[in-house]
Amino acid sequence: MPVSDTVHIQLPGDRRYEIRIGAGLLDSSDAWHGLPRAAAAVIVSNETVAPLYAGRLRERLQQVYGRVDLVVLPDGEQHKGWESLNRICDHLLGAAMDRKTVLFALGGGVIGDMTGFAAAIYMRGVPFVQVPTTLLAQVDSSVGGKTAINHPLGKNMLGAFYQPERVIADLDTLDTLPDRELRAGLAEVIKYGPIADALFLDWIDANLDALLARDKGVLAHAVRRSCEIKALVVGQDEREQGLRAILNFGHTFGHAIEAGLGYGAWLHGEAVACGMVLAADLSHRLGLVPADAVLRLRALIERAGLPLRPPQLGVDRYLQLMRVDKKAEAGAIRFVLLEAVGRAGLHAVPDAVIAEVLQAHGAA
Ligand SMILES: NC(=O)c1ccc[n+]([C@@H]2O[C@H](COP(=O)([O-])OP(=O)(O)OC[C@H]3O[C@@H](n4cnc5c(N)ncnc54)[C@H](O)[C@@H]3O)[C@@H](O)[C@H]2O)c1
Ligand SMILES: O=C(O)C(=O)C[C@@H](O)[C@H](O)[C@H](O)COP(=O)(O)O
Ligand SMILES: [Zn+2]
Repeated sequence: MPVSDTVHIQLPGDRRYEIRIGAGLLDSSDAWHGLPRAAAAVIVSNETVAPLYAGRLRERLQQVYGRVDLVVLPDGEQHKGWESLNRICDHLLGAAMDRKTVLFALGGGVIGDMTGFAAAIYMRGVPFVQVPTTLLAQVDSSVGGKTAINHPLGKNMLGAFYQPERVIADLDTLDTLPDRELRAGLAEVIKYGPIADALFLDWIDANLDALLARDKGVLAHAVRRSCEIKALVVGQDEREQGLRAILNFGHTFGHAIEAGLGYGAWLHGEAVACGMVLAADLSHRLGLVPADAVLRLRALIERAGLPLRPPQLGVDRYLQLMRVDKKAEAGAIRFVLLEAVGRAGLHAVPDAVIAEVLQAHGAA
């Protein structure tokens, strides 16, 4: 019997769902009990993940649903757009799926975000379940209900807040994850330390080698603690009216890097890692944290094998890209900055200071 942990996320209006975390969950009937009843389920996955895991998921779902379809999308951040979203909707309509049909997102954050968005808009909303198979998706994207596709002018610009029925994170799926993707997932794990939990940052520091070596017990703790922090934040501010923005630490620069280079050139986690170094430095330059807080974060990100040096897009291009960030207000770019190790907040930053940081890090 696989061992599993459950993190609960509690939302306004007495809405709640479970995040099940454990090794072997794809083969455990327990994790799949009590899902919404329907005539049909549709698994949405991609050409890399489907051959690895869709067969087992389909077998499991066939015990519950009379019909289980599979939609296989092309792999990659560059496919997180209208075309893939249409492919999902075309399948649902072509197969005359009714409004009780349950969608299952089997894959990383790209599949999760697009499947969630399709679930939000198909017949004005059908239930969906997140089955995250990357570290990044298990610690972050499968939880909290941000769903979206990209636009060439900006990351995740078209989407909806729409919560899943459940998250089922089978740690065994991480066995097949390429090292580069594991490291990218670690970026979002590291993020939770500086923004919300200094002790977790110490723990990550102490356990980084074990995380990189894929020690299952250590990975299980990283996923559980990350989900606990995210669930606490989202539970207090589901639609990012305030507090939730802290989860965007490193993302203002990060999203500019992703869009500026063309989606897929850098992985999301890589861009966020580099963005966190820049945002930490901004925090220091504005007098919010001492220099050693920046150096410590930088050293951890370097040890995790993540990039420190931003691409040379030039200051003007960075500013242009960041002005469409969802946190910007009345043309002012706002950053999540560290206020202490373990605490963050939103701050408007003058263009001149942003330019200074970009220049100092070789991005100009
Ligand atoms: N909604 C949110 O709150 C949220 C949070 C963080 C990130 N995101 C989004 O998530 C996306 C990044 O997610 P990601 O890092 O998971 O990238 P991804 O979905 O592109 O997956 C990374 C790669 O790993 C492959 N893969 C997935 N599972 C695998 C497995 N078990 N074995 C082998 N290969 C596997 C995928 O096919 C892909 O090539 C970005 O689009 C980002 O914007 C969303
Ligand atoms: O859940 C959130 O809130 C986050 O900000 C988590 C981020 O890691 C994630 O990349 C998210 O998709 C970014 O949101 P966006 O609103 O900036 O597109
Ligand atoms: Zn992110």
